Amino acid sequence: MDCKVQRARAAFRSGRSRPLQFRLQQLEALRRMVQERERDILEAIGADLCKSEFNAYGQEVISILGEIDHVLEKLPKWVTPKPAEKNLLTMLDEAYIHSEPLGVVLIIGAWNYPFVLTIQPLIGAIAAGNAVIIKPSEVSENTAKIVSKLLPQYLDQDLYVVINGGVKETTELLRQRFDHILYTGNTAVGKIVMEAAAKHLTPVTLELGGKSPCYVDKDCDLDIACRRITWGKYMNCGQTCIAPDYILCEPSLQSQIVQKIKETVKEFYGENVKESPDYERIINLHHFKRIINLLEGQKIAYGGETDEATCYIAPTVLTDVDPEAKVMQEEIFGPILPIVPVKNADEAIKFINDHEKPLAFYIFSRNNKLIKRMIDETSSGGVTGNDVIMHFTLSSLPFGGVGSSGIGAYHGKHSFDTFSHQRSCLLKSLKREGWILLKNDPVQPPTCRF
Ligand SMILES: NC(=O)C1=CN([C@@H]2O[C@H](COP(=O)(O)OP(=O)(O)OC[C@H]3O[C@@H](n4cnc5c(N)ncnc54)[C@H](O)[C@@H]3O)[C@@H](O)[C@H]2O)C=CC1
Ligand SMILES: CCCCCC(=O)O
Repeated sequence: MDCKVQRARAAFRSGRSRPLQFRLQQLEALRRMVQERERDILEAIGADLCKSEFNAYGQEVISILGEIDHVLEKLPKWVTPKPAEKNLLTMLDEAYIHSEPLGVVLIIGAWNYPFVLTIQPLIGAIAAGNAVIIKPSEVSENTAKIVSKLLPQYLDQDLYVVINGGVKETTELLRQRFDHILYTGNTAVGKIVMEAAAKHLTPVTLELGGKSPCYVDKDCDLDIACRRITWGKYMNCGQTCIAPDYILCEPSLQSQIVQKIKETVKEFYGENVKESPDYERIINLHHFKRIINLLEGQKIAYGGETDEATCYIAPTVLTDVDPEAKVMQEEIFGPILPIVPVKNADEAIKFINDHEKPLAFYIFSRNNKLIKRMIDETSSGGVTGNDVIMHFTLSSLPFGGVGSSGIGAYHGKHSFDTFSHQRSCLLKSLKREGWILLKNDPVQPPTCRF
């Protein structure tokens, strides 16, 4: 492991990852890999998450191709030094900000969207001119294997290195010195990563989790709200870090929400959800048991069917959930949707602010002023109004958490900035030296040069 990291560092020191043309060529090679080996990639994702090729393509591959195209188009502009504003003393000088690569960066991926959560950070790290060590999640073992097999066939083998392994290998890897670490996973491990990084003063981007609230206002289009909530909640069997974790709404709305979600589930997945090729499964028995344990003592208004043999949990809605219930104490990361009744938006705001800052926050309302007020009076990594998840898809929006849901952000130019050092450069003119000397006349006390 150590030699792989050292080899990447030597390759970085050679300087070959820095030229713009090299970065573009590597990104084009990555695009070619995704296109030429699409079937292998879709099969691997499908095997890990019982996911149809259609869903694997729509949820992961298309994001990667879009991100690569965006970066290929914008990178020449991003790498161009940015002239900086000057003052009287530097009017004759050249002042600019130069985005330079950090060095050798580490990307640790998660299992729920195993391809996009590993490759999207890699795109940014390559674009910024770094060498990259990639550590996919061992939980999504098929995707880890295919990434490990394909990357060296298309990309520079010394600069971009896949190291597979679980907790032991990742712990060993974290003893190495990196110039930046981007970790995607749970908050508890995020703290482990940050502690290890601190030993080398390595900056981190932590893409963590949390309980993302979804406020459904009494003045909203309830059909649209329930349709979109159903899509975002039960996609990937609820294993989405920015899925709406729970609903806050007035008590009188609960039964309508349950009914409309029930109807939408049937529309999306058919009468027998378990037979639907579009409905995934829980990643493994550990998470399956963890999630069904959250059902204990709950009022199941819809769903609740499970099958341990296939790690199947039906789309489920709970009503009149007590904020102190177990299901409200941890990120669900599964297809269970608790509804916690609140009197109004103010009580919802208080509830949200009494808890850890979430990764995402959703508000459904026809009243845009209310939406903006709820945004102003709360905090979260990101927000989508009158939909869920969609802020993830816009490269111009930095994607990340705040507080216990994460540190830093990436996507698009935000990835390039995350993996770059913004270097201040001032090139002094050799003209008008006399004037400067006058400024430093020994008779006169030196004046401040700022
Ligand atoms: N903010 C974001 O973009 C995303 C956040 N997540 C969050 O990730 C969580 C689910 O992922 P996990 O189950 O954590 O994924 P996981 O179990 O795959 O762990 C993530 C990575 O951390 C490594 N790891 C696990 N335990 C470790 C330890 N003790 N020491 C060092 N490395 C360790 C694993 O090898 C893996 O590469 C949820 O909380 C979810 O919200 C998931 C996807 C995206
Ligand atoms: C739709 C793709 C979302 C990926 C990040 C997450 O797990 O929320």
